[in-house]
Amino acid sequence: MSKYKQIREEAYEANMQLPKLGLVLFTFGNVSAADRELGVFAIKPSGVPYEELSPKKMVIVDFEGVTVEGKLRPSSDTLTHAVLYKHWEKVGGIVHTHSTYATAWAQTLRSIPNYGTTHADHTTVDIPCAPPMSDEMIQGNYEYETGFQIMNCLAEKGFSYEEVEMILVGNHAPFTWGKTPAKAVYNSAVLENIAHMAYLSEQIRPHNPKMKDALIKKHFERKHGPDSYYGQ
Ligand SMILES: O=C(CO)[C@@H](O)[C@H](O)COP(=O)(O)O
Repeated sequence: MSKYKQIREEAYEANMQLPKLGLVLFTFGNVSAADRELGVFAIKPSGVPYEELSPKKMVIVDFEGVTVEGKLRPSSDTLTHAVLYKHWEKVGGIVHTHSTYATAWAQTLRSIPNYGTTHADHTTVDIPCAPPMSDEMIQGNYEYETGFQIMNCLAEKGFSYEEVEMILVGNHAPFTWGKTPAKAVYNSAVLENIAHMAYLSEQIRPHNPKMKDALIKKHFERKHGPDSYYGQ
């Protein structure tokens, strides 16, 4: 039995959740599943429609972004996944989608304000938007890869990747992560729902006030336990 069988199956099952949850169209987006002991992850092959995927079509890649096993070309976002796995040791799954509302927010370069308890249930901060691709990144300088855009944005805001498991990438789309691929997929669905609600709130009431921090703190600690609040 291939030593990669488990992560191939995990990655396949998680990828198939994206169209089921309405988070992707056609070949957009991708999910990966990591095996920390082997130092590799399985990721969706590039440009393959979800209905044609199978566990054996998942591509095995190391944390430098080098293909270890697989005939198909790995996702065009493979390097982003590799950078995050290499630097964030507790992440076991990463998801990238082009879900409509989260992507619309990413295209405006705005963070998603915390307007209510639905948002506060999952994260107490405004969901950050990493700056768009820099000139250096467009020229292909590794250290400016999207994964570093994401890491640097969280670090600048003082957010831990274990507490904030979702981000928008400016002029691009959302990325989410978690200890497992299933948690990363859950975070992508939550992010899309929060983005949709925030958009509607701003349509109903332009310049809508954010939820008071004291209320966010009270709500979050009631749900997640005392001293769990990590607001901005
Ligand atoms: O962000 C993009 C394109 O803008 C990619 O994530 C595509 O949405 C999926 O590409 P592959 O994973 O099929 O290479």
